Amino acid sequence: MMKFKSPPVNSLSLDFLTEFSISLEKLENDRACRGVIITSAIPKIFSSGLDITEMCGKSVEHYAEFWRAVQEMWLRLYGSNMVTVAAVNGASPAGGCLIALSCDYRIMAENPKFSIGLNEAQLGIVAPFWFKDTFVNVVGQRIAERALQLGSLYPAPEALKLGLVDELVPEEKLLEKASAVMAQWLALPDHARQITKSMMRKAVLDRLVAHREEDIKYFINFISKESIQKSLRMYMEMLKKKKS
Ligand SMILES: CC/C=C\C/C=C\C/C=C\C/C=C/C(=O)SCCNC(=O)CCNC(=O)[C@H](O)C(C)(C)COP(=O)(O)OP(=O)(O)OC[C@H]1O[C@@H](n2cnc3c(N)ncnc32)[C@H](O)[C@@H]1OP(=O)(O)O
Repeated sequence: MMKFKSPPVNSLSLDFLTEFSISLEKLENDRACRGVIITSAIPKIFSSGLDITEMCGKSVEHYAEFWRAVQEMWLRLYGSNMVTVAAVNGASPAGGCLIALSCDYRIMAENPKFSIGLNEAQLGIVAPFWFKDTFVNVVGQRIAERALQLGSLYPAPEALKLGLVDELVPEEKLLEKASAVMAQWLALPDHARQITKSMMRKAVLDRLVAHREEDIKYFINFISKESIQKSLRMYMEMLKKKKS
């Protein structure tokens, strides 16, 4: 089991992403480890998504390093040979949602206050093509078109209806259920499941691998625009104001 613990809200900073990727690599190379449950140690928060401060007012070199780390995390998780189960025990916007979507199975706590989705459009930014591809592979084109254009965050019951998560359980039963699902998936021979998983995900993974440097350049160009920087600053201010 991997438990995110980066207070206050498990934002995906460069350090967090690097550590996450290294942990995944270690587990992947450990023949005794066939599956991983991903959850959070922080109450009410699975992950608040990419750390916005990493995308504000930084150098081009920093943006490149950060984006490479985001790509690396996704390539490792979405391309993992292990069984991956997300036990979503709190809010899961944007990059947090991407992590859940990249797993093989998503179980969410049945709390309508917890929401999940790719809300990038609400921040004035655009979900990259591989976030979009991952989303489409889970919910289909029509739901993804609407959800991404509106930047919708769905409360747990709605997320279940759309197929964004596979099931809801009472929060106290989340890990028990995730373990049961893991046991069910691990009961199959690894090679058949792994080859099938790879077949289903290969095209989407290959697309980023083939365009990785281009994607970094695109990100830098996009995020460096003054209009985008302004949107992100305003969003951060809004988050801070919400408190007072
Ligand atoms: C064509 C396209 C080409 C290229 C692509 C280009 C661009 C696309 C790039 C990136 C895609 C982006 C992906 C993302 O993941 S962006 C992040 C989106 N995340 C959010 O919108 C979530 C924001 N946060 C919240 O809604 C709430 O914080 C949350 C519900 C998670 C928790 O609420 P709670 O009330 O418990 O805590 P808060 O008081 O709101 O937050 C505490 C503290 O943490 C700070 N915070 C929150 N989220 C973030 C974050 N994502 N990054 C950095 N910091 C964050 C918040 O400001 C508070 O700080 P402080 O006031 O200092 O205590």
